[in-house]
Amino acid sequence: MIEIQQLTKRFAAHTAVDGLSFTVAPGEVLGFLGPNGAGKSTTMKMLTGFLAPTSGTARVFGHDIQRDTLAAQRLIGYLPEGAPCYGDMTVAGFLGFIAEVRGLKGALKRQAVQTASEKVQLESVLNQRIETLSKGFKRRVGLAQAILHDPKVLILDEPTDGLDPNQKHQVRKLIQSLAKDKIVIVSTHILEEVAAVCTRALIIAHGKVVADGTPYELERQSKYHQAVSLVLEQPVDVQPLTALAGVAGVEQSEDGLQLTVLPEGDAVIFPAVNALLAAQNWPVREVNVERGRLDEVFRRLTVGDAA
Ligand SMILES: Nc1ncnc2c1ncn2[C@@H]1O[C@H](COP(=O)(O)OP(=O)(O)OP(=O)(O)O)[C@@H](O)[C@H]1O
Repeated sequence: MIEIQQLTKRFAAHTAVDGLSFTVAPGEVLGFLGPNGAGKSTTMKMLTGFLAPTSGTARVFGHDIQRDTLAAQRLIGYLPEGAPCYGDMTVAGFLGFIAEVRGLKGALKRQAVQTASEKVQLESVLNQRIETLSKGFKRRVGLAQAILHDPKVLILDEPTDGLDPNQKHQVRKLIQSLAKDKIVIVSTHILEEVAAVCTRALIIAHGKVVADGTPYELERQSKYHQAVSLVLEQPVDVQPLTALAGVAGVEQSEDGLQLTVLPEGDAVIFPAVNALLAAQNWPVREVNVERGRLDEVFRRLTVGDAA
């Protein structure tokens, strides 16, 4: 269990993290979200013992990160932002070095390097210098060093930053496969990542929690939850749609070919919209019911503007 209570960090007059409190249990993959400067990295640095809080506490399985730093850090694997590695070392050399820092020697060290390399599929590049690797492989080296000692807690600061879509997909699958029985905290700007890998999302703005729930619960807060989107062959008069019971409004693309019919509150409007489409015999190419848009919820909660 991770327990964060009233965690606060001030830099001179600026409060970067402002009385943050939350707990995370084993098995949870927590997406830690917020706009630039919201305080994500500062929180992660305090949680991993690299930065002292101004006030408040963070405990990792009962160990206070300030008073019992080494015991807490032993339980944590940390992938910092940018994942700095030693470029002129080989992958095997670097992982062996980190294993030693983690107190592993001899057969235990060899076993740890082998297991971590297999988990993140680094076997083919073990003897290559890190600076010669692609970004995706470098990120995997960062992940391998984070999991070397099989930690109960994984803290990953923007793990897919700068990766291409295939590499992002691979790293996300990897996080999911590593997540069993662990606590994983992933900071990210990428909202689709939250839906793809996280069991829970915590959004912060100005150092404070503004939302905490499953991705589905956040999507439900979107004005697009249960909205019906339509793609048409040619524009239509949307008045009959806006007149339907439970419809809050209709958004239209500039060319009039894409419509989004918004529900009032929790109203389920799909059956009525569908019946109207059939009755009007409109040239419809696609009809979809939306789950809700995390990006809209994120914007509304972090800047108060759902435009
Ligand atoms: N060492 C420092 N000295 C002064 N201010 C700092 C320091 N580190 C961070 N800050 C400030 O604290 C605030 C929070 O920064 P932090 O890096 O935690 O945000 P973040 O949510 O991780 O942002 P990003 O998404 O851009 O990485 C910012 O306003 C930042 O400028």
